[in-house]
Amino acid sequence: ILRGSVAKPHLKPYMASLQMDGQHVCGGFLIAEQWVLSAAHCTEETDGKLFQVLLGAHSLTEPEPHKRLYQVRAQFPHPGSNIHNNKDDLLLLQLEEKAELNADVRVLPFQREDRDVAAETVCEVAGWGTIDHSGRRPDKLHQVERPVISRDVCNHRTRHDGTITKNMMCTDSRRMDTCKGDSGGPLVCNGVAEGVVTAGSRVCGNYKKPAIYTRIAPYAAWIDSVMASADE
Ligand SMILES: NCc1cccc(Nc2n[nH]c3ncnc(Nc4cccc(O)c4)c23)c1
Repeated sequence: ILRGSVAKPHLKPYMASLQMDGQHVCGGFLIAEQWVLSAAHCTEETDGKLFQVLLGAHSLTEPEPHKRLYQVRAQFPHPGSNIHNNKDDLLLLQLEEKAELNADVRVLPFQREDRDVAAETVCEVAGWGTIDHSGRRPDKLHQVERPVISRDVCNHRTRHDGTITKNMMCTDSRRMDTCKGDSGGPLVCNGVAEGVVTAGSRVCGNYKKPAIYTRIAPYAAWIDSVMASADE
């Protein structure tokens, strides 16, 4: 998160850190006791290995009362996701066991009504992604509030030039923005997860390249079907 602030510890108890060999790779969030939602692009460069999921954390390194690293039983990238574009950039992770819910580990509801969030709505996004242009990575969770911008503005030829589909949404990226390592985290508007951070053009903090999110509502049926069909 560029030019945000350190989150208040454990006030975003749905936040997950997707880790590989002890390193934070991407964000994610708890959508059910045994399920985390993130971004399919996060599996690039992991050559088929499974993530580990850190829940209940504020600091990535310090011991905290309810911090716990969960093994992942299976990962389900959306079948439409691919490395060439941002389409269907969602990843479901089934934890090896149900997460122990407590004050620091909570499920976040996601939007099921397929209707655009109004432009100018101020939403918040959090992550352990880079906090400056030299790629410095934080130990503690950062957050930032950003206004939603309309799809028409986001699709302007000087912005994302028509690549933003009805399954995506954008927030203003002037100075404060998401960045490397924030992918997979939730865009939370009025207490509900409306979108999942996708890297898009990978640019951070440039107002010409608004931040892009995969809208969750259009995928509610896919999410429900994967959770229902995955084996115990
Ligand atoms: N703001 C959109 C957004 C959301 C999520 C991730 C991203 N960026 C990135 N995702 N993956 C990346 N691999 C390498 N570099 C990257 N961006 C980068 C890194 C340092 C300085 C800078 O100006 C930009 C990214 C960008």
